[in-house]
Amino acid sequence: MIIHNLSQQNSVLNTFISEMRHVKIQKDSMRFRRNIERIGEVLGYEMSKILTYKSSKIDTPLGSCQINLMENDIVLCSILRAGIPLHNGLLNYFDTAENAFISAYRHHKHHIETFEIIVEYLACPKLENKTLILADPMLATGQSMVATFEALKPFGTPKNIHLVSVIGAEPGINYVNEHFPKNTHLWIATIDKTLNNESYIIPGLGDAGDLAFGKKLQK
Ligand SMILES: O=P(O)(O)OC[C@H]1O[C@H](OP(=O)(O)OP(=O)(O)O)[C@H](O)[C@@H]1O
Ligand SMILES: O=c1cc[nH]c(=O)[nH]1
Ligand SMILES: [Mg+2]
Repeated sequence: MIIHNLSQQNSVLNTFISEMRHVKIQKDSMRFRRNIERIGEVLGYEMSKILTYKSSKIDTPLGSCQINLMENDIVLCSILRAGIPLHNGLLNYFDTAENAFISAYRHHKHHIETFEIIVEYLACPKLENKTLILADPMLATGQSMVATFEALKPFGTPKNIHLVSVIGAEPGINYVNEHFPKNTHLWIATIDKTLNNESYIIPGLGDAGDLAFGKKLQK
């Protein structure tokens, strides 16, 4: 896996991430969602630099010119719920992308330390030979990303895969690395070292889905 960790360079992303992490500022859910969306825009822009382009002729009112335009083969897939604002940010830049949505949540059977990932809802176009962008702001154990990848397999084999995330934990990134093809790219705003015993990223930011959309009752 090729990891693009944007925190290795100072940029405006630091401001967006610091607001998402900040115990008081993060309580403003509109700002929290908008920061995820803004990070989606920045990561999308960075990713766009390595996508495939072809030359097109554009006619202006006064003449014509050649310009390289992105190939129109992107499927943007996001993991509900917290993926929604990241999806919006990416879609702001990839105007003509096809879209897929999948639900994945942690189901705790007996105690808080153990869970399985439940995938229930999936809407997806054909993926064969396309560029798949898989978006989820939190990459903790990596199990949601891997369960999603498994669920998408019947829709075809993408020619390229780009994972997009805001905060990842090292153990989860290693897990994803073991389960996705070698040429997969990971575009990530920042990476934290570890997880706690409930598999939350430390220091992380808490529960991204709850911060964006409100607390949910555990099933
Ligand atoms: O890497 P993992 O250990 O799988 O954890 C990451 C998952 O946890 C969060 O979703 P959550 O299950 O909280 O659902 P939500 O978006 O509905 O809050 C997040 O958006 C990821 O999907
Ligand atoms: O730290 C974490 C881990 C999983 N999901 C979250 O929202 N936060
Ligand atoms: Mg959540």
